[in-house]
Amino acid sequence: MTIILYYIPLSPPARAVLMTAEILGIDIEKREVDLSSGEHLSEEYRTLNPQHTVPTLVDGETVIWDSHAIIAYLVRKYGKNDSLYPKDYSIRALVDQRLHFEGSVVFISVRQIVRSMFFKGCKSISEEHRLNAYEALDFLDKFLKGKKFAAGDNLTLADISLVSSISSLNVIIPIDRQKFTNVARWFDEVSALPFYKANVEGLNDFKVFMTGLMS
Ligand SMILES: N[C@@H](CCC(=O)N[C@@H](CS)C(=O)NCC(=O)O)C(=O)O
Repeated sequence: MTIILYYIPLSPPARAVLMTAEILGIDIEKREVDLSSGEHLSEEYRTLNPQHTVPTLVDGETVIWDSHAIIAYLVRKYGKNDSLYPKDYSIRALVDQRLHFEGSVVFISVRQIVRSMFFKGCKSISEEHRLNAYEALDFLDKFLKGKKFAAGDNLTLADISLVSSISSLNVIIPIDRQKFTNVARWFDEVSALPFYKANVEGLNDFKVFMTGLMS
């Protein structure tokens, strides 16, 4: 059965799903949603996902949105083992914490900057938004202290989710490598892994998009 992903390449959460599919070796049919014309607000799309967000995954009768729910589902259903989302209660709790942190802190810090530029026409980052981004980076730097990856010694979904938004934030506010040494080391490590190639095309589109908004 074909797995369908409604997405846009620019979207960090959509790119987290593409990277997860890449690492799991799953074939996904990608269907781009035209947010600029409001396709995501159409009745058809809102019947699928009343929250009208991308990414949304359709796997037969199963319809899931929110990247964190999607990537956990993909590993549970299609992973050859549980390494990306370990069943061990304590490790999974840590992965879950990082996933919630990505969704509620890091991604939001990127989104508020993008929205201020796209909807309000701001050409620069407000002090408040800059401080929010720095706070997110500071938290992550502390989480990564003494750890190779976001939830320990092994790569998990936490890294895949976080690298989608951190790589995007890095486009807008380049990571201060002196200040956030753990984030810089982790970002170099994760972005050198083969699955990261699934992030690159959309990230390049995001760069072009942000350059247009900032100039
Ligand atoms: N927490 C959600 C965030 C999804 C989200 O906000 N996606 C944006 C694009 S990056 C979107 O669909 N915006 C259109 C809308 O909210 O109507 C996830 O991880 O999937």
